Amino acid sequence: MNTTSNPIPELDLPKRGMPVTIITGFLGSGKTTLLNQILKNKHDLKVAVLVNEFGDINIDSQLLVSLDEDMVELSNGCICCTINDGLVDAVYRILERQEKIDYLVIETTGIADPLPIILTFVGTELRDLTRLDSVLTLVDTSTFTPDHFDSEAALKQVAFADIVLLNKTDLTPPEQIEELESYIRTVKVGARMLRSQYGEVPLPLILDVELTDEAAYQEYESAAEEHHHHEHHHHHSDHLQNDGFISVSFESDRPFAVKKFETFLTEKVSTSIFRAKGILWFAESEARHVFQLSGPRYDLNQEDWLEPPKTQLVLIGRNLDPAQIKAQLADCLV
Ligand SMILES: Nc1nc2c(ncn2[C@@H]2O[C@H](COP(=O)(O)OP(=O)(O)OP(=O)(O)O)[C@@H](O)[C@H]2O)c(=O)[nH]1
Repeated sequence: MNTTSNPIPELDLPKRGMPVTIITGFLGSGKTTLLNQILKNKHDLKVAVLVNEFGDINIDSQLLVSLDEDMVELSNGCICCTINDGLVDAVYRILERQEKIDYLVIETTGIADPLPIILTFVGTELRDLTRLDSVLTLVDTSTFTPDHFDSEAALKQVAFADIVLLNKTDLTPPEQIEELESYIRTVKVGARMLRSQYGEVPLPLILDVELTDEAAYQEYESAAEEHHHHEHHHHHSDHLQNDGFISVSFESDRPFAVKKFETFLTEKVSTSIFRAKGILWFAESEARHVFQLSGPRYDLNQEDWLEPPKTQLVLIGRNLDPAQIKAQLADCLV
C-alpha cells in the first residue's frame, strides 16, 4: 500500500481570481507609454485598464491607443487616498461584465504610494476575486537619483516593486544606469530588474509572472489592523502633504497663439513645474498637438483632431501659484 498517496485527489483548479498588475512610477517615468505598449501587444488577451490621474482633466485617457469599452476610467485625484471605495467599485464593474476579462492593469498617478492600493487587493473582499500578479515600477533613468525627488511616494514605489523597469535608457549613459540599478537593489532586494526605451519590453516578462507575495501583505494587513483596530479599513497615506505636489488645470475653447505659448514655456515655466501634459490647439495650425513636459524636456507631437478642437493642459509641480499660472496661460489665448 502506498501510504504517502494524498487522500484528496489533486484538483485541476483554475488560478484564483483575475490577475492584476499595478503600474506605478514617478511623474513622467513612462507609465502611459508602457500601458500603450501593453494594449498594442496584448493580442487576444482581454485587458481592462484603470487609469487614475492627478489633475482635473483626464489627459492620459485621451493618449491611450484603445478607447473601447475595455477602458474604465477612474475619477481624478490620487488613487491611494481618495478612491479606495472607488477602486473596489471599479474592479467590481469589471468583474461583473458579461464578457470575461482576462487581465486588469492599473496605472496609478505619479505621486501615488502603492501600498494602500496593494492592500485594497489583498486585504478586502477583492482578495478572493482577484490575484495581485505584480507591482511594476517604472523609473526614469535620466532623472531618478538616490534623493528620489524628495518624495516619500517615489521611494515607496521602488520599495514595493516586484518588477523595476529602468526606462528611458536612450537618454542615460550606461554607467549612470549601472549606478542607479545598484542603488535600487539596496532599496528593494530581489526585484526583477528590466531596462527599456519607451516601455518596450516582452509582455511575458511583466504580465502573469506571479511575483507578488500576497501572503506577506496579508500579514502586514493583519498587523496594521490590530494596531488600528478602531479605524475601519482606511489605508490612509499622507504623502500629498509630505511631497507637496499640486496640479493646475487649464482648459479653453479658444486656441493658443503659438508664439505666446513658446514665450510662456521659455520664460515663465519655472523649474518648479515638474510635469505637464496637454492636448493643445494653436490658432496657426490645423493639427492637434500632444504636449508632454517631463523634467527638463518637452515635446509636441502633431496629430489630426478627431473631436472639435480645444485647449487642455495640466501642470504639476511644487510651490506653484495656480492663479498666476492660469492668468499667464489665459494671456497666451488668441
Ligand atoms: N526619450 C524617451 N522618452 C520617453 C521614454 N518613455 C516615455 N517617454 C516620454 O516621456 C514622457 C512621459 O511619458 P508618460 O508615459 O506620459 O509618463 P507617465 O509616467 O504616464 O506620466 P504621469 O502619468 O504624468 O506621471 C512622454 O513624452 C513620453 O513619450 C523613453 O524610454 N525615452
